[in-house]
Amino acid sequence: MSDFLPWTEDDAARRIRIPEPDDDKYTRGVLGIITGSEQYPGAAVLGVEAALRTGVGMVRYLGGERAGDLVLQRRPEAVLGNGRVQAWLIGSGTDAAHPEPRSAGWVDAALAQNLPTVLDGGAIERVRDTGGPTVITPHYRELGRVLGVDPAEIASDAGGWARRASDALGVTVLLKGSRTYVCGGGIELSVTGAPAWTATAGAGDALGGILGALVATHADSDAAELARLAATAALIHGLAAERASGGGPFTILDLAAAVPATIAQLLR
Ligand SMILES: NC(=O)C1=CN([C@@H]2O[C@H](COP(=O)(O)OP(=O)(O)OC[C@H]3O[C@@H](n4cnc5c(N)ncnc54)[C@H](O)[C@@H]3O)[C@@H](O)[C@H]2O)[C@@H](O)CC1
Ligand SMILES: Nc1ncnc2c1ncn2[C@@H]1O[C@H](COP(=O)(O)OP(=O)(O)O)[C@@H](O)[C@H]1O
Repeated sequence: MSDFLPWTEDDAARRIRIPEPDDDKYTRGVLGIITGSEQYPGAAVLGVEAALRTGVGMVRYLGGERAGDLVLQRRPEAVLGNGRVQAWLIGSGTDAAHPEPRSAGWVDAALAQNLPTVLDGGAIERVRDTGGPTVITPHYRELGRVLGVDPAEIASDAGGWARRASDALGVTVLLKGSRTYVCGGGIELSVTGAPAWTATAGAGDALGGILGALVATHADSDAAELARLAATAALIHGLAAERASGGGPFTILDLAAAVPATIAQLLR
């Protein structure tokens, strides 16, 4: 897939919104997060952690009681409950086959707002219900499920399937893997370089948080800009993974902890 342009650190640095002296938490952007479930509460913690460490005015978290408690225990900066937001991150740590009733209601209400939205995990299957600028962040099996295509076929031509998915679904697609492909609004980008140690549970949940924060701080984005932000998120994620790794294994909280210094380095 030679058409996919490699996204560079300079490209990514231009997509970081640097706070200005007259900013406050609301003008910087508020990210609404509806993630986690009884089965996967940790995904909520990882997404919130990564979003806050990427830089955003505020995170409003909506989810089950247990996930909410864990989120607050880890990150008291998060605000629990509904309110005005500039963008949504929905679905990491949820299972489309077993939606939790309370969260499902919030997801319906969020999608009806037509705000810029990141759909991950179980919410990727809601892609046909979105009206606002949307980016989905599937891995091969998730994209296979939403398109009705064998994941092995997706793996054999990941760039081609990212393009087909974006055309067919009318959204920006970030297709995860050791090479990540991003397609949307006529933009086609690829990101590589993350260590293979990144292939560990929760890595995608952190990517969702990073991307959610970037989208909330660029809330007027169209499909093409969402593609640039998605590639920026993948690049920051990979660089933070490398920093956390130092050549060896790492945990996803280590990756999240490395995000601020990664962004500072990009801005230098
Ligand atoms: N700490 C957490 O809370 C985590 C939550 N996660 C969430 O988990 C949900 C499912 O994500 P997946 O990426 O697993 O979905 P997949 O679509 O990859 O997997 C679906 C099912 O396939 C089975 N499976 C696939 N390969 C397997 C193997 N080698 N051995 C055993 N079973 C295998 C698993 O039982 C899994 O339930 C998502 O909502 C995701 O966000 C994951 O991100 C992992 C971490
Ligand atoms: N072999 C690999 N090398 C580099 N990065 C990888 C590799 N495998 C997966 N990744 C990255 O790790 C993350 C995995 O996300 P995902 O599959 O959603 O995992 P999870 O659902 O467990 O969080 C993605 O950002 C993906 O690009």
